[in-house]
Amino acid sequence: MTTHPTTARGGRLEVITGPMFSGKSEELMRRVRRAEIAGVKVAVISHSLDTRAGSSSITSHIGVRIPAVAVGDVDALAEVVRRDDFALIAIDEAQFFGPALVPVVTDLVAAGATVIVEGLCVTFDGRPFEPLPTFMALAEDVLKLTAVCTICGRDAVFHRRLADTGMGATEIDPSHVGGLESYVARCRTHVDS
Ligand SMILES: Nc1ncnc2c1ncn2[C@@H]1O[C@H](COP(=O)(O)OP(=O)(O)O)[C@@H](O)[C@H]1O
Ligand SMILES: Cc1cn([C@H]2C[C@H](O)[C@@H](COP(=O)(O)O)O2)c(=O)[nH]c1=O
Ligand SMILES: [Zn+2]
Repeated sequence: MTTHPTTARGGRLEVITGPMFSGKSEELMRRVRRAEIAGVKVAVISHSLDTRAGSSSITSHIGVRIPAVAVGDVDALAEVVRRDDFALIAIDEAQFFGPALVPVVTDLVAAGATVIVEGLCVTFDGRPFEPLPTFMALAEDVLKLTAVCTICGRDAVFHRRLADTGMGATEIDPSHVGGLESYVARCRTHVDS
């Protein structure tokens, strides 16, 4: 029997995903805190495109924050995690790294690390947002969260951008970075409202 390379040495891939405001960052922070209490060596990585929290932390929409190392691309991410023997690598806003993040993460998992990938699985025009759908297929554990539709209160699996940036939703651009001032959570019925 052939052993698959990504599971051969006991690593683990966990995904936390959903739309904006669904509690992805809160859940990532909860898992990081628990690991740190357990004495696990943790690397928390954010993307430097998201400057909302400043460059050295990740922040939830209600302002809870934990320290993080901000990097601009997957090469810089790989460089940071090579610096030490991290048992847990937590990656915030994974959608900003694009599909190039997939081989980097699968290599880390193959080498024995637990990697938590947290990010959006859907764009503001309602399409799959890579690389999260790929990670969802490859993971040992997937937590798909929902937000609350601010029109009707039902589960929101989508979000709507309030102003048009003139760019496609899958484009990674600073003009798309934002929070409650730029996006609203929407259920299936109200996704266009
Ligand atoms: N429409 C909404 N639905 C759910 N939570 C919301 C909404 N708007 C604001 N929040 C707040 O956002 C918090 C989640 O923030 P956060 O973990 O940063 O979400 P995410 O990382 O998924 O965008 C919730 O606990 C809640 O206090
Ligand atoms: C829908 C959508 C969002 N973004 C940006 C907006 C925010 O800066 C982040 C998501 O942050 P959160 O912690 O998940 O709330 O991503 C984007 O670039 N493109 C989109 O389609
Ligand atoms: Zn609704």
